[in-house]
Amino acid sequence: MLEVKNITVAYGSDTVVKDVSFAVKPGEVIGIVGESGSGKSTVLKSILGLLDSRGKVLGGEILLNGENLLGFTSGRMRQIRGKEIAMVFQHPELSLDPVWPVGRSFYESIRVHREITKKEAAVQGRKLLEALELGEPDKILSSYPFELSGGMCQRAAIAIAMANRPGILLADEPTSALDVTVQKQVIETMMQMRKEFSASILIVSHNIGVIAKMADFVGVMRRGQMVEWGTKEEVLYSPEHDYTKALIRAVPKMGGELPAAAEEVGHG
Ligand SMILES: Nc1ncnc2c1ncn2[C@@H]1O[C@H](COP(=O)(O)OP(=O)(O)OP(=O)(O)O)[C@@H](O)[C@H]1O
Repeated sequence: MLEVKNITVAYGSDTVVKDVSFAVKPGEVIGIVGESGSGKSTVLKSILGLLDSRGKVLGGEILLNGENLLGFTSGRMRQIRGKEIAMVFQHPELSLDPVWPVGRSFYESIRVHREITKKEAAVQGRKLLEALELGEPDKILSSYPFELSGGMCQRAAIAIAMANRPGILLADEPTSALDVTVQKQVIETMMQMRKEFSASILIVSHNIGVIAKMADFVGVMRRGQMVEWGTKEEVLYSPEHDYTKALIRAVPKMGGELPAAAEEVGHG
């Protein structure tokens, strides 16, 4: 279980995350929604210990199964990343090395954490891609990222993120660079991974449609603060905060009519 407790984060003298708390329990999908600049990515980077040199967590705790990650050395955090907590980004290029075939990325991401032969990694990669029904696993494993569509790259990146069976997958705008039909497939891939490995997912997005489709619990961030938190039904169908109401109204495809529209993946 991951517990973010009262974290405050600043870049230099600019405090961009203020006293934010939430928990990601086993198997749950948590969605954090909020406009650009509200601090969502900063929360994810704080969890992974990936803030740049200007960024600093000024207060609070980030507990992974009761241990405070903020006290971990960078070496220990490297062991956590990918193994206990994996991450997918908006652009799959950040997870897939452009000069390697997908299968090599798969092998390298496992090899960081345990000994494995290329052959074994290929067998595991094939199994994972088969489970995801991505079609022609061997072809995907032998392809370079530039030979695959953006959606296929992102789905392969999600499979690679899950290669070490992490308990938690963090996803930062994983569908935002993709068109709507492909967004749906990427969401399905994440949900399949969750089922296959009983993983928890923490997804941040400005796209409320994506959050509506995936999350069990939803947090709404505005200017560094978590202004609303509750079950998906509570937050999206009967929002209390004016900012949440405005966010929902701003989704063109939903037209403010969430109950039917939550089935759709809208443009954020
Ligand atoms: N490396 C950085 N150095 C200085 N300020 C930063 C840095 N990264 C983010 N910020 C600032 O911190 C605030 C929160 O940014 P953050 O990226 O966490 O928001 P976000 O909600 O994820 O938005 P987006 O989806 O646009 O990334 C913004 O005001 C942003 O300008």
